[in-house]
Amino acid sequence: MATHVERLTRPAVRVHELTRRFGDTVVLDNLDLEIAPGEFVALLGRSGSGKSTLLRALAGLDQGTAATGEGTIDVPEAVSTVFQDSRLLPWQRVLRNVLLGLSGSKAREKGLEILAEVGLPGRESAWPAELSGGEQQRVALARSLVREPELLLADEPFGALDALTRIRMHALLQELCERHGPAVLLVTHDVDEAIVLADRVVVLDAGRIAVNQTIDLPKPRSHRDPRFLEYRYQLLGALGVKEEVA
Ligand SMILES: Nc1ncnc2c1ncn2[C@@H]1O[C@H](COP(=O)(O)OP(=O)(O)OP(=O)(O)O)[C@@H](O)[C@H]1O
Repeated sequence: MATHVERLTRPAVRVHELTRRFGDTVVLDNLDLEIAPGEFVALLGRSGSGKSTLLRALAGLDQGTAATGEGTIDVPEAVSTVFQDSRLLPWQRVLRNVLLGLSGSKAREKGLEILAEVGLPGRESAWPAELSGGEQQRVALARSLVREPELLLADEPFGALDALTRIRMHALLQELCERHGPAVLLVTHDVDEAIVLADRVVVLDAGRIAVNQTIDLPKPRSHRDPRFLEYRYQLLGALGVKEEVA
């Protein structure tokens, strides 16, 4: 049992020498990664670099898949996940989806509170099909946060949204994270999203950490800040897309 001081000072995530293979293909190669309590880390990498495999390993979702490997993973007990599709149950109303597995009047109160926080006050009785894609992702965020996670694992949660909705969701996620304080690991293909949101950006390349970059800019962040552009240039370069930043 961890003491109070240990809980305050130990990392929220500690991955040590993690290797994952699918057959002969090494997808995560002896990976070490720590995330501090409350820290927001964005995970970038080319397609197939192992981002989702890492996230699934942290979520404990790789048991029963074809993945094999070694290494240790320490994560808190309270872990929530958000994916690209909201994964709402279509036959349950919004509040039921948020509470999923929680019951009682306290939980209901908290669910309503979080729905208001994500910008959906009064929508608790709606069906998922009555909501837009962005609204469904707001419900998915509410469902994650109502459990007060110490770690939020997000796999391209805004990947299917239009550009404008995505920008609104960035502001919302930042606000929610500041209020609720979980450590976050966000898998994204969007370099700007990573720089807008993250305290630190990690770039995976062939299952190894190629870049581990603290983003030293005050929040909220402006795309027009010259230092924002420097980070973008550096990260796009690490992803092998230099021609796009001429
Ligand atoms: N269940 C599986 N069986 C076999 N190979 C797999 C499986 N899951 C992933 N892989 C392989 O592992 C590698 C890494 O996949 P992963 O999904 O982690 O990459 P990613 O960086 O998240 O990619 P993307 O950005 O395209 O989502 C890929 O080559 C993929 O084909």
